[in-house]
Amino acid sequence: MEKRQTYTFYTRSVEETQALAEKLGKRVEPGDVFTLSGDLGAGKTSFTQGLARGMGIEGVVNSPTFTIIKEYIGRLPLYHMDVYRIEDEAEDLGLDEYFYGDGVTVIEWPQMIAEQLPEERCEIVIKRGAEDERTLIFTPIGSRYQILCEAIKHDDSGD
Ligand SMILES: Nc1ncnc2c1ncn2[C@@H]1O[C@H](COP(=O)(O)OP(=O)(O)OP(=O)(O)O)[C@@H](O)[C@H]1O
Repeated sequence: MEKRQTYTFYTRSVEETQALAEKLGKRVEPGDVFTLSGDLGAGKTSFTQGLARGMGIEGVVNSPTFTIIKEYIGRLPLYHMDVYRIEDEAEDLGLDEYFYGDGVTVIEWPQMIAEQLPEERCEIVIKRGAEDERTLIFTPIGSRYQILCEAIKHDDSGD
């Protein structure tokens, strides 16, 4: 199998992680789908908060663990999903309506719905380093996400 290209970013604080995510949030388009993986405390919620800020969403974005899907409205709708406890309900939730709709979807625990994920998406993995260091690895699947990753890589604003 062809090896996928990845984009790696390093951050040294929660603010840097949020600033990176904010750059992404400024560029997202309807139907964009991101998977977000990382251990407890890696920074998945913090990343999503930055993304939301970039989309012009005001107010608190917190973990959707007990609700499965939380919706926010900014420049576009943001659907923040934590599908860890989804089990048999996946079909009832009509996930495709989110994935192929007018909003942007962020999915935590994507491996729980591996079969239902859209073929084209951007996978993001956050790894913890020493103290506040984090490594964020983006894997774009599809040309749309490749362009997006390139744009973020070359965006020096706010650095
Ligand atoms: N570089 C960094 N990027 C992101 N968070 C960082 C960084 N350095 C330290 N932190 C801290 O790590 C914690 C990340 O918490 P957050 O809730 O975002 O993680 P999470 O992956 O959503 O965890 P959980 O799975 O428990 O919900 C926060 O307390 C944040 O301040």
